[in-house]
Amino acid sequence: GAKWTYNGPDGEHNWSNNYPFCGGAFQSPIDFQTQLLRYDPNLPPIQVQNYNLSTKEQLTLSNNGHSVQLYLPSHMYISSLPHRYSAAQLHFHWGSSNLLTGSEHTVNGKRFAGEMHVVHFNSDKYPNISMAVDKHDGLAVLGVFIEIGEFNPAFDKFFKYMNGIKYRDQKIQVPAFNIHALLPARLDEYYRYDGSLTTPPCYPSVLWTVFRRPVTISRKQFLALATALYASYAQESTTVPLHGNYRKPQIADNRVVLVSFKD
Ligand SMILES: NS(=O)(=O)c1c(F)c(F)c(S(=O)(=O)CCO)c(N[C@H]2CCc3ccccc32)c1F
Ligand SMILES: [Zn+2]
Repeated sequence: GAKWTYNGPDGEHNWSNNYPFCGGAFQSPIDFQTQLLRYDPNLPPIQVQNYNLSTKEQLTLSNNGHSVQLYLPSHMYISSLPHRYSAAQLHFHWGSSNLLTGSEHTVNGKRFAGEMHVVHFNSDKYPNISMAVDKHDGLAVLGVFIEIGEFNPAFDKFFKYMNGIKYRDQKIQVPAFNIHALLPARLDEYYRYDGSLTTPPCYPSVLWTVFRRPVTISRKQFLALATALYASYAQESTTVPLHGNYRKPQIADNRVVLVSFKD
């Protein structure tokens, strides 16, 4: 599809020129404002299966020019939703080395240092993510806020390989590890709403689950993420740093955001 960026002439305000859904309804991310929230006692804790991958497995880590993404095996899935949602990939959104705020969702205007998304597709109804990505019940994404704090050994399982994917379209194989260790401590407290992909083509196909509790990584780990990658190809003479890859909050309209916690 047409190229898009987070800044400049191909930035988010012009995405809808080539990707009409980006100017449509049910767009993500949104700001979780207290007055939008409605407590729903029927929201069950998120349960995932087969996230503890064996180190014998290898995963493909890639720089797709928009984010760093880790492809995930489809035997990993979410079991607590009405359909089985099988894992496809995880990726990140972050700020820059001097702007330590790059999450996509915000809470009462507070932006976190970064945000991880674990993208799943409805494998009860669709054979793969490409068939699911534009269907209203196609995707379920788990969102995890990232804060700067304690060193996080789980993230280092692949942060240490980032120098192998500095440039766009570079891929490397990394040993698999326990993906569950990337999730926050409490999977029972989360925001839930119907939204969209936060990148073109912006299909309104995502059931969003954003956990209330952030995970922490150290400042050094954050800087590795925020400064290691380029959006440009290796052979290009001008390098374009890959940072600030977060879409601004969209109009929530009168969308209700359900929360699984009372406070
Ligand atoms: N924030 S988000 O969760 O909405 C989201 C992204 F932010 C993002 F960057 C990507 S991407 O594939 O890395 C690049 C553009 O699709 C995807 N990729 C998804 C969407 C389309 C697709 C098709 C195959 C595999 C993954 C994806 C995504 F779902
Ligand atoms: Zn994302």
